[in-house]
Amino acid sequence: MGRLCEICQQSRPALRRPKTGQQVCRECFFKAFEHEIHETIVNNRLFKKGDRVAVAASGGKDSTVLAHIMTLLNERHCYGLDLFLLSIDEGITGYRDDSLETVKRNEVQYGIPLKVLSYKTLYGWTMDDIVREIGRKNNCTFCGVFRRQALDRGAFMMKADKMATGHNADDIAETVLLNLLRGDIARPRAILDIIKSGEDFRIASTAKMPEQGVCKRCGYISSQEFCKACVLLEGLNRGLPRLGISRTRGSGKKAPVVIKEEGEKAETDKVTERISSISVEF
Ligand SMILES: Nc1ncnc2c1ncn2[C@@H]1O[C@H](COP(=O)(O)OP(=O)(O)OP(=O)(O)O)[C@@H](O)[C@H]1O
Repeated sequence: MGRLCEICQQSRPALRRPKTGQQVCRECFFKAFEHEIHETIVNNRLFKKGDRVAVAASGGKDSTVLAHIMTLLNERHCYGLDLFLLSIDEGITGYRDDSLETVKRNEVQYGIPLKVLSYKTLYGWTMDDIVREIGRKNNCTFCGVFRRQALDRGAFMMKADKMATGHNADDIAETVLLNLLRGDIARPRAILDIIKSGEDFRIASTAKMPEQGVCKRCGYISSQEFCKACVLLEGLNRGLPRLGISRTRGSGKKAPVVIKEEGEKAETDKVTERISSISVEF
């Protein structure tokens, strides 16, 4: 007789959980996973009854699991959440168009409405257009910055109170390591804490947090006068796509960007109060 699941002691283990090191069977893994997420939601009071929650759905594995678990727990524990799927179409031929098909299937499978918002509609550029303009090297900066803001915008348009994303511990570690490699070593203690455990993430009371305000141009969340998305867009529209990403040689600092305040501010001044983002840990 081989090894048995360390929880039920009956079935054969199907996996070793990285989080606990336990070898567990499929059924016990599902139970533990669902239970832990429910506990996290309840103990941290992540939602209130009646909250409208945007489930950020890329069509990838993490957000598909997220859509599944949110609908399952909402029904099972009567959270009373008004869930919908929010998907951003970056306009990447052969990639996002395929995954959008998955999201459309999720809409039917989980019975919650889907809102798709494209970069083309929001910014006038698809990622394919941007790559043609800037090449392959720095296009991830545009994609990441625009996506983050597009999710905020979509959630606001759909009157969401909260947003759930499928970021996992690997994503957090990746962000931290990339920041380290880029020379952001100002917060080594906080970084070690995050790597040690995404779940125990705390911000030291002595840490100076950036002040959150709104972009003078588009009115969306920004800790700077103009948000990164507006700076990047300004560069694209002026035919200077490296504007927001170029660095002053040797200093490690971004080159200063001059951007004029113009146009109407979106009716989104309150967006910072309305939208808070949560991520569910797998
Ligand atoms: N185009 C998108 N539309 C909506 N939400 C997105 C989109 N891209 C990313 N997200 C959200 O951000 C999370 C993290 O995205 P990331 O690109 O790191 O992918 P990932 O970790 O591989 O997740 P997934 O497997 O869900 O794609 C996703 O789980 C999803 O909730």
